Amino acid sequence: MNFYRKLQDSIERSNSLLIVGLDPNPEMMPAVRGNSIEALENWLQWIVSETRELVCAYKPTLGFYEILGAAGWELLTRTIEKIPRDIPVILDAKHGDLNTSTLFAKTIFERWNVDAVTLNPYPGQDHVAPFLVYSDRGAFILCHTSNQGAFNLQEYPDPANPYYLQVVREARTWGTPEQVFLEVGTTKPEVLTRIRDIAPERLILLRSLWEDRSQFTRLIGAGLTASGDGLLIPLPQDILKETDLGDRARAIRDEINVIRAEKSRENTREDLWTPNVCLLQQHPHQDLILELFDIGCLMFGEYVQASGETFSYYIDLRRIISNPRVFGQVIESYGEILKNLTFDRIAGIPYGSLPTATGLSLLLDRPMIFPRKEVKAHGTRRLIEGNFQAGETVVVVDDILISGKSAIEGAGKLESAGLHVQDIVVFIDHGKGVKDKLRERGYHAYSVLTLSEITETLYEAGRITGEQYGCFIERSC
Ligand SMILES: O=c1ccn([C@@H]2O[C@H](COP(=O)(O)O)[C@@H](O)[C@H]2O)c(=O)[nH]1
Repeated sequence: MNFYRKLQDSIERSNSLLIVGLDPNPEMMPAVRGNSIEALENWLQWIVSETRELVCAYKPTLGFYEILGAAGWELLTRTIEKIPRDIPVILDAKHGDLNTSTLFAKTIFERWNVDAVTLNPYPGQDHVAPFLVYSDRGAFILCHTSNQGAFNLQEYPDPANPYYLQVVREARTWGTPEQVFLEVGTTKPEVLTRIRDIAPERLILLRSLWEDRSQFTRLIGAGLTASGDGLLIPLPQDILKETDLGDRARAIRDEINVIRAEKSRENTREDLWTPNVCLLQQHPHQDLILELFDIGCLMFGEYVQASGETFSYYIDLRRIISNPRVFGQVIESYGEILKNLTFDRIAGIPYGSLPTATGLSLLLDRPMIFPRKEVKAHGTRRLIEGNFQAGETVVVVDDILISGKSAIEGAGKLESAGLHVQDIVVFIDHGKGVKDKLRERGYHAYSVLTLSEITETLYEAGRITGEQYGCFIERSC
């Protein structure tokens, strides 16, 4: 079972989003226990026995064990061994570096068998990748800290467009929502709101929240997903030395659960008035839609289109070529449509659809051509690249139909060379009657997906908020 599933099961069993730091930090331990390694170990085991029914994960911080030397490493092994196997362990280890990350991943995942790790984003995806090779484990990427000293870096170049949000955007492209998560230290609900807006699907490990107790309810509310999940919340450090730790943990868990219930009630109310959403049906291409979103092909926000119009989304299917698995699925989905059409050649519209047409040509074993975007003033000066005979039928392949202009122009070039175009196949149809417009010009248009199918699926899966979904419906009607 992978980390994410194990964590979900643990959350369900304990009805809790709480996690506990298991750190042999003598400063946090009750003075009466002394400060020997043995005392620290007994204390950590006592914490586990007091909280095992009330928390969904444990989080030892590697640094606290390292500073104890060899005895600390042994203590870490024994502490992890004492944690019930069905409760995931997240190792807080944000001090890795690029040249050691492969061996470090091997040590923590194979030797200590922890379920997830926290990582610094600065060395980039190369540093994170060796951890993601372990597909059943998870990685939390540090995006924001509450540290005053980090302000100048995190808010760079200006608070309206801070660097920490770029870290969130970047981290979302490193792995799926079941493997790459975010770590956010803050007492400010507005910071968490901005992160949640960009990453509605990601699990967030919240830190530093206890530094300002007055913001607790707003902070948790800002970090939870629409369904009242998606957050891991540490128990405050100072209660770990209290003799009534279990009772205090239970009270905090219950307080959080009240906020969760309210959040999911709000969301249910939202569902009632949201048009066109049927939560009972799963789209046949659901997984593909979610993967495309996760690799950054489907973006929501204000985007100016080639026509000068501003849309609430932008679709960049050019990114799929960098992900062979998703690219293969996209080609297959076009292939299902092309299989039923009659044509002699496949023509891709440059540049975005040239890789797709190439993939289809290889998949279906049919010849490919393409109309040039611009005709060269030297060499062959061809308008159409590839071999063909006038009179042949060509199926046009494009990525997305917005106004239909690109597809019509491409088809026109092919026709000017004596070819026949009957069918145009795209991956996404924006809607708004563009297929009818093409029909009036004598073309039959097919699409793998419509934009409304995409937005409905993303909304149902919690990838976009009700607000983003509503905004799309408003603009597209
Ligand atoms: O979100 C978008 C919007 C447009 N494109 C590119 O534009 C054409 C489709 O627009 P038409 O108005 O139908 O010509 C398409 O070929 C894309 O390359 C896009 O990529 N993403």
